[in-house]
Amino acid sequence: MQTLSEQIVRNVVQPRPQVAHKGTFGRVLIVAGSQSFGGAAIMNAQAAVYSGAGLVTVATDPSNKTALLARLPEAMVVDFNQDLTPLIDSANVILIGSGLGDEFFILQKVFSRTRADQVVIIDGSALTMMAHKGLSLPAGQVILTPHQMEWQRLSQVAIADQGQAENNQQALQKLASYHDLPILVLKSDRTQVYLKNDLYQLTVGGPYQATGGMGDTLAGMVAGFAAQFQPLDQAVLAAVYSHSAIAADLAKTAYVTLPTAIAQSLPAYMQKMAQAD
Ligand SMILES: NC(=O)C1=CN([C@@H]2O[C@H](COP(=O)(O)OP(=O)(O)OC[C@H]3O[C@@H](n4cnc5c(N)ncnc54)[C@H](O)[C@@H]3O)[C@@H](O)[C@H]2O)[C@@H](O)CC1
Ligand SMILES: Nc1ncnc2c1ncn2[C@@H]1O[C@H](COP(=O)(O)OP(=O)(O)O)[C@@H](O)[C@H]1O
Ligand SMILES: [Mg+2]
Repeated sequence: MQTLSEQIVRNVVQPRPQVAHKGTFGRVLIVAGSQSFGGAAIMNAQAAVYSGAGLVTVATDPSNKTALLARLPEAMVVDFNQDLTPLIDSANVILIGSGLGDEFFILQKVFSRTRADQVVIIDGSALTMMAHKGLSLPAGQVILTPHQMEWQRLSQVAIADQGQAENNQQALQKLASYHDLPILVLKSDRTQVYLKNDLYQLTVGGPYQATGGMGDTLAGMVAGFAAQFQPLDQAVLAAVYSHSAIAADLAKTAYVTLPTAIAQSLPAYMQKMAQAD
């Protein structure tokens, strides 16, 4: 097992090329936010936009539209009940599930349309619905971002047994069956990232992060990093490290680190990392 350090972010986040436009930095489609969980969609989208994704579209419950646009005019917003096919087809990265509640029909529709060349990040309610309904993984380069309870539901590895990496690796292989092995970001007070041949441990971060929306923000960051940086596994590691490193920095003067404050710190943090050797 390897420990994540700042070096991963310095390697991944580079100064932007002069010859670039918004299309250079990826199209992200976020499918999130039922009527009760509009904040999850907002936090996903803010983190994706503030980490530099070129174009971000949010498909959400229509009741969330005004709030989302008031907070984040950079994002485009559509009703998640409409036909999402054209948006799915043109996206490089699809993030689905944060605060999606029990919108199983929408989850199924999106899963049936994704392609092998797209990055598909699956978070929150999507993981819980997959577990409850026995829905298998979609096509794509899949990234799962469960917390321990979501992983227990999906993998049937009890939280008490998740400390043994082999248990999680075996469950991941079983889930993948005919698909490529997904990347697993198993979130806890000591988050681990499972890659095909490597296992990384996060040792920054702390209980100041234990607040609703913290994972929604991480999922948005993973989407933003995946849209811009390659290879994908390095981009995911850099997003996971940055999320908790920013929180640790804010926690020097804050008892609790708000997810939206982490997102707000992203542009300055990424600039610092891009300028570092
Ligand atoms: N403002 C919003 O709109 C928010 C929306 N949220 C969404 O609400 C949906 C439900 O998610 P929840 O995670 O709240 O509910 P879940 O029922 O999926 O999981 C929470 C339960 O898991 C337990 N648990 C055990 N180990 C844990 C760990 N390491 N980390 C977190 N929980 C652990 C908790 O104690 C709690 O009982 C998700 O789709 C999520 O994205 C949440 O992010 C909260 C904020
Ligand atoms: N005690 C802690 N120490 C370090 N990180 C924590 C701690 N508690 C929560 N976190 C981090 O906060 C995030 C919580 O994610 P999640 O439970 O999905 O939040 P939500 O769904 O409310 O947005 C994860 O990245 C997790 O690692
Ligand atoms: Mg969550």
